[in-house]
Amino acid sequence: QSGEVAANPEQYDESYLCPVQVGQTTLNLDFDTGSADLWVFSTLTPKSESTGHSLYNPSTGTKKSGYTWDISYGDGSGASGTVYADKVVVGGVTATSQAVEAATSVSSQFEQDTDNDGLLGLAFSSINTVEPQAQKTFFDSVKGSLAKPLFTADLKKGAAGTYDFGYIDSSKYTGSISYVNVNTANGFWEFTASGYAVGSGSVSGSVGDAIADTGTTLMYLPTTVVQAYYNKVDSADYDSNQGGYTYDCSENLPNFLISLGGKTFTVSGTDINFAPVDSSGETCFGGIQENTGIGMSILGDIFLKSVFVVFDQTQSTPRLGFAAQ
Ligand SMILES: O=C(Nc1ccc(Cl)cn1)C(=O)N1CCCC1
Repeated sequence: QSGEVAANPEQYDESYLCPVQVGQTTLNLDFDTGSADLWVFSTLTPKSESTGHSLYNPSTGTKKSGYTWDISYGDGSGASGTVYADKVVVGGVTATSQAVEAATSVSSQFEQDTDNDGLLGLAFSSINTVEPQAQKTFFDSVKGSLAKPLFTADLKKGAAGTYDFGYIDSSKYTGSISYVNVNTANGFWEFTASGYAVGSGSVSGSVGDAIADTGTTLMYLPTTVVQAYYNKVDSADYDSNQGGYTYDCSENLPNFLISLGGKTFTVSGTDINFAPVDSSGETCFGGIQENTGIGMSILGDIFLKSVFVVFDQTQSTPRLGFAAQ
């Protein structure tokens, strides 16, 4: 089988939500290549936390007795609950008995984002949080039945993009796809990014160890790289109150160039201009921030909306393919 599903942006492209049939209900889920749990708001979620969300009703599923899950994300958000087996359909691709993690508790960030009805993890199943036994991701559940064991992400700035499962649609990119091998030891789509440049010109230095993470909004890079970037933005400053680099919204940001698999990709300055820090619209928060304390760089949506990405398990070593959109 193969299929395509829309990835609809929230305000400021904070995250992208995709319609997924879970049991007999369609929910809008955040596809996250940085985690491996498929969890949903449910009729088991306290009403005080689930108002405004679409809810999965576990009555259509088979309860996995004694199984629980509990996940925390890099931004401090999280959720926990119990586990069911049920039908999940993404763009026509069907997992007949997918582990569906029903939330019995969610953090305030999820409670408040009423567009988001849960997450569909697309990292490696080794980091699934279900106890006493880790469960398969949706991709792992259907991988063997896909025309090709791969999926692609084509996210866009302020417009609906797509995730495709089982095939590469050559109309969605230009030029050739350049591939890098993935190290799955940490359960992420993790690879080594090469040189970079600010504005234009030839790349140099090394961004280093990085993950491709559709669930993270921004780009988190080494301090040296981030300082080199904002040195080119006159009004930029590290604002500890905001927790990152801010600048005058009126300023034009430079492009950021990064070399992956021998090919240089350009993230336009307009894409790096993330969002105003408040309603006055005077000061803006940058889409490139420091990876301090994370242990690796994260190429999140700010980067991913500039490229077409293949998450490829056609070979013994998984690989990532990047092409210009
Ligand atoms: O929080 C996340 N990533 C993240 C955020 C900040 C930093 Cl420093 C690092 N990573 C993330 O992947 N999600 C998924 C769903 C809600 C949030």
